[in-house]
Amino acid sequence: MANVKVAVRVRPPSQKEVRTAVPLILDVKEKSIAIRNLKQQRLKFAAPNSSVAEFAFDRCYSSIDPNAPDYASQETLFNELGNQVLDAAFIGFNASLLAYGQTGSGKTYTMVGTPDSLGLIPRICEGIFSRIKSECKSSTSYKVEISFLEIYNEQVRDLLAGRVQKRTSALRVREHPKKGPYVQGLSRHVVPTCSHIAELIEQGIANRTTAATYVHDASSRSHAIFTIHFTQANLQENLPCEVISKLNLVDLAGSERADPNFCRTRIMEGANINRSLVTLGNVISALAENSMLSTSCVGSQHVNLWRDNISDTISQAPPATSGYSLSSISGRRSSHPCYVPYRDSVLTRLLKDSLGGNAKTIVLATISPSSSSFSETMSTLRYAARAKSIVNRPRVNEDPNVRIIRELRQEVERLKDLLRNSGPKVLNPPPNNLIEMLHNSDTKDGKTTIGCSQGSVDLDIVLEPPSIEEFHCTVENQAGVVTLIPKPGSMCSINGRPILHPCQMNHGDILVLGENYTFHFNNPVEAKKSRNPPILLQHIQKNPPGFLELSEDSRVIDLSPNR
Ligand SMILES: Nc1ncnc2c1ncn2[C@@H]1O[C@H](COP(=O)(O)OP(=O)(O)OP(=O)(O)O)[C@@H](O)[C@H]1O
Repeated sequence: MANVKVAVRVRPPSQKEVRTAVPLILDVKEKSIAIRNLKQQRLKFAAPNSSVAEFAFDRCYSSIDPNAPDYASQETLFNELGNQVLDAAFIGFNASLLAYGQTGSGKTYTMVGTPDSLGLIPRICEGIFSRIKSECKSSTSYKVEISFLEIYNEQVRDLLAGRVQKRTSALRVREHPKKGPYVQGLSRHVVPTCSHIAELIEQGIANRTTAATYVHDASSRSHAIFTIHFTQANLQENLPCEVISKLNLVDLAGSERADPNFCRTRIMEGANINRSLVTLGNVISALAENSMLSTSCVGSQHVNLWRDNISDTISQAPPATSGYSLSSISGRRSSHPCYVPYRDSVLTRLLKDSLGGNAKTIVLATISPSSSSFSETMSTLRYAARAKSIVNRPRVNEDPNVRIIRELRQEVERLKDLLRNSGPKVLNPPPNNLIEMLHNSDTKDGKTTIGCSQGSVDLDIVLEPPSIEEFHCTVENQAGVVTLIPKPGSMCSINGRPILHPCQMNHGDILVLGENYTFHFNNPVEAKKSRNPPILLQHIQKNPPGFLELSEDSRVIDLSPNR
């Protein structure tokens, strides 16, 4: 189990923000961000610090001022976050990195970058190939395949579809019981070198839907998912073994308020973007609530506060398609785990494994440093803070048959070791039921010989010395009548009574041989005849060693060997 990691990146002020001298309101530390509410600060009777909210994260990056000592460059982000994705891939985990934030906050810059300043996607691709080169084991072969899609107006489009397949045709999302969600008919491209990937990334970005909005003149109007399928194949104990990791690198569309001056297409796009982001919020919320339930700390009040804020920020979103609306979820205060509405949007269906499933996931929230984006930044920070409590269940994606064969082989080796150490013919541990013992052994002429392993006598059942004689006793079975014949001088007792001469054994008897072997005698023939329930023994103790004493109400169900 692994918690979703959450990082935040603050972009530099835009030219417009610099021009209009918008105040900066963030104080960024390595693992926390404080945000000032200037309106609150101006209030006459505001309590000190009531205008500052602080959020803790796994890592915070300030890219506000390139000359500042703590400036986080594209390289810094790759070295920390990109390398975590690569580490997971080479171990065999699925991994996801999701960039979330307001329009124009730097998601595409961080994920894709510019030709002069490459972002995480091209750097991770480069990183895979350079690691293959440096870590390359001669016995392992590697395969890298990529696919690139966008979700535009709730429809999936292949950004790398060739001329034959029309790029505009919508594809269906399906779910494989073991491999998880996938897009039917999405093209996959085998890439032998890093330069091949660069061409495909360029092609995909060129095909992505962008448009001017009031905040950002090249705004991404779709969610883009770039997937790397990374296969490592080798031989493990002479068995072919494939470990396949799926890396989802996601550049989400930004949320923004609808501007009535925009054309119908822009408004509809915005509504669809917001709908899928609301669903994403609901999914994150349900998962966070479930993980809090499992740690017995339900913070419903906190959850509801957070939800109210999400719904404030993206209030133009149409109601969710299924029965799960914000209010219906936020109203519940049950102690049962809540339903996670993955199916309410294409985005959340596709990200099912990244959120609460089989993947190591990083959520990267991007924000603006300026006071003009205060409410959107607060909303993003709350969103991100919530995602921190999501618990995923990543596992190494190896072929299950290979794993079973490996485990069985290990088990065989363990049992072989056990046999080697326990010596020849010694029953270890001995059975605790004599009839079972007789049945398991080779009962020649109805006789079973019992003794210790040191002697040369041919025995049917071999027990360990010291208190077992070389030839200890015989158990004779004639038509269901079983008699114990002790060798003179050997330690045998039935129900605590020393046996010196041949003695018939009855169903339920406790037989002790030497000091260490105790058996519960179960004779199925007699058991059938008897209408009485089996004798039960609750307490047994050795007194003196080698003999049994039964307590007054002694009744036995089963008796394990007392060694
Ligand atoms: N860390 C950064 N350093 C320098 N410039 C940045 C940084 N982050 C963002 N920018 C610039 O800010 C502008 C908006 O960034 P970007 O296009 O990445 O936003 P976005 O969040 O993807 O927006 P949308 O959701 O509308 O697509 C771009 O011109 C980009 O170059």
